Amino acid sequence: MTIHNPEDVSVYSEPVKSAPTYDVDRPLTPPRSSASSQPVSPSDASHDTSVCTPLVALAEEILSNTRNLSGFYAAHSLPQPSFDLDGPEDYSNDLPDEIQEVRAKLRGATADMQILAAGPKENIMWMAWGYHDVSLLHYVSHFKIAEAVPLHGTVAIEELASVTKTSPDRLKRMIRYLTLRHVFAEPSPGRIAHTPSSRQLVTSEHVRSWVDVRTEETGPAAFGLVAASKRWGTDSQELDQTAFSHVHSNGELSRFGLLALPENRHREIRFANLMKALQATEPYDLKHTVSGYDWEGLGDQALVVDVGGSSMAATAQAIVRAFPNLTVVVQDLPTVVAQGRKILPVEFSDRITFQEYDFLKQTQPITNASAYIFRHILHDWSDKYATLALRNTASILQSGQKLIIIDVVMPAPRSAGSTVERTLRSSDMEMMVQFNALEREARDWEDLIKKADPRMRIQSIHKPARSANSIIEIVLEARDG
Ligand SMILES: C[S@@+](CC[C@H](N)C(=O)[O-])C[C@H]1O[C@@H](n2cnc3c(N)ncnc32)[C@H](O)[C@@H]1O
Repeated sequence: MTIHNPEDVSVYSEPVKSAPTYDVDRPLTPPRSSASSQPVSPSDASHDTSVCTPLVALAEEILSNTRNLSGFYAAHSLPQPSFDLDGPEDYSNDLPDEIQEVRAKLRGATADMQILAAGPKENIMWMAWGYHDVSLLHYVSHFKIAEAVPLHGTVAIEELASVTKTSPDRLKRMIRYLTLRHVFAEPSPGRIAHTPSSRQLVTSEHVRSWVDVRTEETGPAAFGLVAASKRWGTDSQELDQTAFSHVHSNGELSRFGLLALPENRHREIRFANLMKALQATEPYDLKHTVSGYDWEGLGDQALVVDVGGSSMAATAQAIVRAFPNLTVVVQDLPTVVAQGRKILPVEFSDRITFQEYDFLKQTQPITNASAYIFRHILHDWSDKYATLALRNTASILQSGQKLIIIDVVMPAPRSAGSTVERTLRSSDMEMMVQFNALEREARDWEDLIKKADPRMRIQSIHKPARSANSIIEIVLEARDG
């Protein structure tokens, strides 16, 4: 297996930073008590402000990145990040790679600083107390509190409670909690205003869907991990034995089974919105799929099959737009295919077609394609089913044809920067909670591919810069007989 460019299996471009570490053998008590048991006062005569400690080193890193970021915003006449109630709602659009890197380093360092400043004991105690953030967003969303606050200006808490049919006393207490997270503000006693964060709940359908899915569905499901493990064991591979399934259907339905119920159409729509919100972010942009592989190298007039390409056929459209000599067949389940045929823009009708195909139950029906794509498919499936899906296409693969997986390749721990790693590990946890599945490391992908068909091998793994996904090219070397 070749890995193009040594950084390929790390994630997009936040460079590695050594994290502040705790010495595992050091006692947890603070060092101040050696001479006296009296607390150290900030005005203590022996207080030395020039010492260089891990805390100071981290603060200096924060300051240097902050100056860098602010300098960039100033030089380009962009608004400076602030808690201004009418400030912009996003500071991250269209920044050059190196400035995105600075932002990522700043976020990682400030998160580490929070932990270091809190100290080990308070860190874990506060971590366990973090659930009010999520549960209060759920309350706000359910009772449509954000919609009842004027986009600009203020509303009296009593009026807000009356419009939303909630208790004014409780609402005030909840909002005062949330203001500490800069979600809503109380610019004068008893009057509530939006912040740029809370305003997103009203102005961005994608962010709203993200919050609704997380607070109503996947958040509660995550708390079902213990119950699901007790019920089905800690290593179930089944889709209807997940924490999600346990919490939301008492083990009756899988994540997608639940979404498919006619009464859950609203859930299906907001799940699609959540996916769109994710795909609108740089690391998940389709441009990496287009530029990160030599599609032209497949040959003139080559046929590509996009397995599980969805009704949107977004990958197919992006590829044929860039490489007009390719044609793509998008395969998916029957209802998805029916929808896809309905909404395919006419400009693609001669180069993109749809085909009903169940990758778990059927052998790949198209045998003459140059490449078979599995994009964002296999991380939704445990090894048991991912093997099956791959085998169903591998079994018709001939030497020279390619199987291309586009998915996350998990970086080695602490190799990608903590901001990036946290996103990817959150996604890995999401796969566990919802599907009993996982984001795989390079070694996991190798094992999976060998298990699906021992004649397959990974030819290359390429991670385009700033992409969350890698492109794994798989070939079949020689067929027996
Ligand atoms: C997460 S989406 C990925 C869509 C697309 N490949 C992309 O990159 O955006 C998963 C897709 O797999 C499809 N799918 C799920 N189970 C399937 C099956 N057994 N056979 C074929 N397609 C399936 C879903 O309908 C959905 O379109």
